[in-house]
Amino acid sequence: MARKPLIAGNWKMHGVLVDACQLAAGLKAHCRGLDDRDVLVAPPFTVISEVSHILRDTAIILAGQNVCWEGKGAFTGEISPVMLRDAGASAALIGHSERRQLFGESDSLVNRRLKGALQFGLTAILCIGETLEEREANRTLDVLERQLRAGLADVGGAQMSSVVVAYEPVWAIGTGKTATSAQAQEAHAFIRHVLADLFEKDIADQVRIVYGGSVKPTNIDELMAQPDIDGALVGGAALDVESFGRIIHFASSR
Ligand SMILES: O=C(CO)COP(=O)(O)O
Repeated sequence: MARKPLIAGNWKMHGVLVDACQLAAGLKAHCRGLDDRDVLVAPPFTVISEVSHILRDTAIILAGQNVCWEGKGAFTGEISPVMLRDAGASAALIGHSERRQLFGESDSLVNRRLKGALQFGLTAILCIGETLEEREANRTLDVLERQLRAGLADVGGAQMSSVVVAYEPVWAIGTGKTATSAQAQEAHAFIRHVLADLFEKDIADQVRIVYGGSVKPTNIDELMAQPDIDGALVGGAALDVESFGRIIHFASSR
């Protein structure tokens, strides 16, 4: 079965209510009638509920930018999977490099969050990626394998239909430097190879692996033409409705 492309926008810490509503309304117009691909947005927690009202009659998927592993409790500053669902989200980003680098989130914390998300019925988008230093030291594949194995520890094959992997090389995030489509394809093929080792080949072949890091209207077509690139996780360009709209409408030659 062919994997359905997924174009996701991570709004990061951008947008108060009025901006978010404007962006969501604009997006709605761009997504009408698109059923051969999934579109997802991850707004800041504070606006998810309002955005979900605006998008209620669309197929656009809503995600949190992070999620706790418990349904409720004494976890000051965290948002639970139950709360995300209550606000209208059905997915969560987990292990984004900004969480790992700026907030010290470890592989084991990422794994805990991922298992919690799955347990409460969310789709988990597991983000992995190497730093520039790691790439220059030829450690890219080792880092990806470690992050994948640790992030997916104790996850069963049957749960993988609710997991998306996002490959985001840290050096390409917000820098304007995109990995070449060949570099991205190499990483994605390797990720699929590790998934086949962790689970079964059939399962690995079903998992969507999306690329993130300076995705723009000008490079989306080439990225999407690669056999193991199943979509994009877009930061900066997802904040502009025209550019995200053009990315969503990538011309698929796969
Ligand atoms: O981190 C990203 C998406 O999660 C990528 O961000 P940019 O598209 O701004 O490089």
